[in-house]
Amino acid sequence: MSLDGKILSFLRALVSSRERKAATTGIIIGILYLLHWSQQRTSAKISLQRSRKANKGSVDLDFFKRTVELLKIVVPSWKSLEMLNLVLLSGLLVARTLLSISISSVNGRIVKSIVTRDLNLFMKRIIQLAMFAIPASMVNSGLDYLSHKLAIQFRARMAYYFNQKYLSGLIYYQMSNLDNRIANPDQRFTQDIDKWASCLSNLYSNITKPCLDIFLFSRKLSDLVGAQGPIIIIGWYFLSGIIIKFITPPFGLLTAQEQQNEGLYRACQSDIVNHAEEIAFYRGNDWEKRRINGTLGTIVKHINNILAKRFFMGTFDSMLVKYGATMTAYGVLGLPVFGPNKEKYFARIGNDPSSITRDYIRNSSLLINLAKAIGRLVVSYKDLQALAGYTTLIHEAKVVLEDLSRGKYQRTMIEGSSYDQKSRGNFIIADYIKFENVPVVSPNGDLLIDKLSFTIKPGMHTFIQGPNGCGKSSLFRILGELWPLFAGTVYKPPMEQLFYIPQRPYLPHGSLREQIIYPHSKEQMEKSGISDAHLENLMRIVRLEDIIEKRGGFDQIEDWNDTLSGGQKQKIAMCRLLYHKPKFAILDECTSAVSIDVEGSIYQHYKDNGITLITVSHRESLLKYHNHVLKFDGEGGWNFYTILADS
Ligand SMILES: Nc1ncnc2c1ncn2[C@@H]1O[C@H](COP(=O)(O)OP(=O)(O)OP(=O)(O)O)[C@@H](O)[C@H]1O
Repeated sequence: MSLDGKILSFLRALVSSRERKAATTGIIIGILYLLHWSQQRTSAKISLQRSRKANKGSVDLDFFKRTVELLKIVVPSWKSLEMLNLVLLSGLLVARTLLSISISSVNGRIVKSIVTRDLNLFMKRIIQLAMFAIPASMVNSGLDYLSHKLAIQFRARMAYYFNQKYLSGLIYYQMSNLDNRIANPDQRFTQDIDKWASCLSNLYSNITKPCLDIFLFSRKLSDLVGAQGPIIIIGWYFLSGIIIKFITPPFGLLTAQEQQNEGLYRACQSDIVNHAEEIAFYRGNDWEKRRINGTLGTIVKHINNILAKRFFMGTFDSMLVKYGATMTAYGVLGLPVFGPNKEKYFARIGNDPSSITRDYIRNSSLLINLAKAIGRLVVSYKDLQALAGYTTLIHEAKVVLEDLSRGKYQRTMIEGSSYDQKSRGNFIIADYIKFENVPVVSPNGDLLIDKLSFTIKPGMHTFIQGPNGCGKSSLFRILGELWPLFAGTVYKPPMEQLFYIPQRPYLPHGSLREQIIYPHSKEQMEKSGISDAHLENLMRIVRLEDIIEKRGGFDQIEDWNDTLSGGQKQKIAMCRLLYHKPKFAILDECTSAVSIDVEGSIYQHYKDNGITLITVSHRESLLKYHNHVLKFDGEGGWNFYTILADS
C-alpha cells in the first residue's frame, strides 16, 4: 500500500466508529486547548513584565488608529513621492496577477501540444511563454525594487519627523532625564523605525497582492470549473485562518519585548566602549561580564521561547495551509470530470483526453496561484502582528515627544511629594540673575532647598559651596530651564549670555576648531569676524597651544574624547568659554583636573574680559577670585553673603 493509502486508511480508522470519532475530536480539542493555554501563560508573564502596557502589540482597533496616525507622517499628501510609488506598486501588482493568469493558459496549451505531439504548435507556445516571461521578470524585479524603495522612504520620513521633534527645544534632554517612559530613545529612533518601515512596506505588497490575486484568480477559476471551486478553497482557508487566529501566540508583543532586550544589551556594550578607561582602572570586567551576560541570557531565553512558539505555529500552519489545502485543491481539480456538471464538460471538449490534460494543467496552475495567495494572506497575519509591535513602540515615542513639547512629562514621583510635575514659576528676562522664593526640587519631587532667594548682578563673582548632593548643579538646571520651575520667579539674561561648563565637557566628533567654537559652525565663526589666529590666541591663554601643531591644525578631525587627557578636555571647554565670551559663566567643577596656577590665570582672564563668574567648586584656592558666596548647609539651609575679593 502507498503512503497516501496508509494515511487514508489510518484517517478512516480514526472516524470509523462513534467512540473513535469522539476520542479523535477530544484529542484535537485537547491539543488546541493546550496551545491556547500556553499562549495565555506567556501573555500573562509579559503583561506582568511590561506593567500596565497589557495590549501592546496586538492587532486591534488601537493598532489601526495608530497606523493611520503614523501613515499621515510617512505619506504626507496625495501628491507626495511615496503616494506615487504606492500607486506604481499597486499597478505592478495588478500587472503581475494578469500575467500569471495568461501564463497559466499558456502552460495548459504547452501540455496539450505535447499530448497531441504537435511540434509546430509546441514551438509556438514556447515562444508565447517567452514573450510573457520578459515582462513578468521585469514586473517581479520592479515589485522588489519599489517595495524596498518605499521602505527607505518611510524610514527617512519617520526619522526626519522624529529628529525634528527630538532636537527641538530641550526635548532630547527631557526625554531621558525628566520622563521615564522610554528607556532607550536611541533604539526607537534607529532600529525600531527601520524595522517598522520595512514591515509596513512589505505588508502592503503581502496584503494587497494576495487580495488582488484572490479576486482575479477566483473569477477566472469560476468561469472554468464553476463558482463552487473557488468557494471550497476559500472556505478551507477561512476555516484555517480562524483556527490560526485562535492559537497564534502574541508575536507582536514578543517582538516588542525582543527589541527592548536588544536595546539593553546594546547599551551594555556601548557603556563598555564609552567608559573603557574607567572600567579598566576599576578592573570592572567581571562586573561588566555579569551584566552583559545577564542581558544576553535574557535575550537568548526570550528568543528560545519565541522559537518554541514558532515551531508549534509552523506545524499548524503547514498542516492547515499546506497539506490540508493541497487535498482540498485536488477536490476542486476533480470537479469538471467528477462533479455534477461533468456531462456538460465532456460534451464541450468532445471527450478529448488532451483537452482534459490542458484544462487540468491550466486549472491547477490557477488554483496553485489562488492557494498561494490565500496562504500568504493567512500567514501575513504574523507580519501584521510584528508591525503592530513596532507601531506600538514608534507611536509611544511620538506620544512622549508630543507630551514633552507641551511641557508634560510622566515620572514616578517620590512618596509624599507635594510637587505634581507642573511648573508654576515664572522666568523673566533681565540683565542680571535673581532667584525669588524658588524651591530647588528634583524632577521626581524631592525638595532639596525651600525658597531660595539671591541676586547676582554683573561683576558679582559668586562662589557656590556645599556638600555633595545638596543641589548646587540642580540650581543651574533650573536656571538653564532644564528642570521645571515649580514656584517663585527667576530673572535671567537670555541664554546666549549665559554659558555653562560642566566637569566633564562634551567634545563632539569633529575638527579641533569645532571643539572650541561648539555649538557654532565654522560659517557662524567667520561671520562674526573671528579667525583661526584668534582661536590660536585663546588656546595660548588656556596653555593648550601646543596641541594645535601636534595634532595637525584646526581642521584635524578626531575623536577628541578618547585622545585628550582629562585636564586638556577641561582646557578646551575653558577656551570655548573665551570664544563665546558670555556675560555670565557658570563653572561647575570644571577645573578639577587643571593645575592651580593655570586655573588662576584663566579665572583672572575671564574677569578682565567682563565675564561674571558663578563657580561651583570644592577648591578653596578659587575663592579669592570671587566677591560673593552662596553657601548651602546640605539640609535645605543656605546663606548668600559678600566677601573681600583679592582682585
Ligand atoms: N535627573 C535627576 N532626577 C532626579 N534626581 C536627580 C537628578 N539629577 C540629580 N538628582 C538628585 O538631586 C540631588 C542634587 O543633585 P546635584 O547634582 O544638584 O548635587 P550637587 O550639589 O551638584 O552635588 P555635587 O557636589 O556632588 O556635584 C541629588 O540628590 C541627586 O541625586
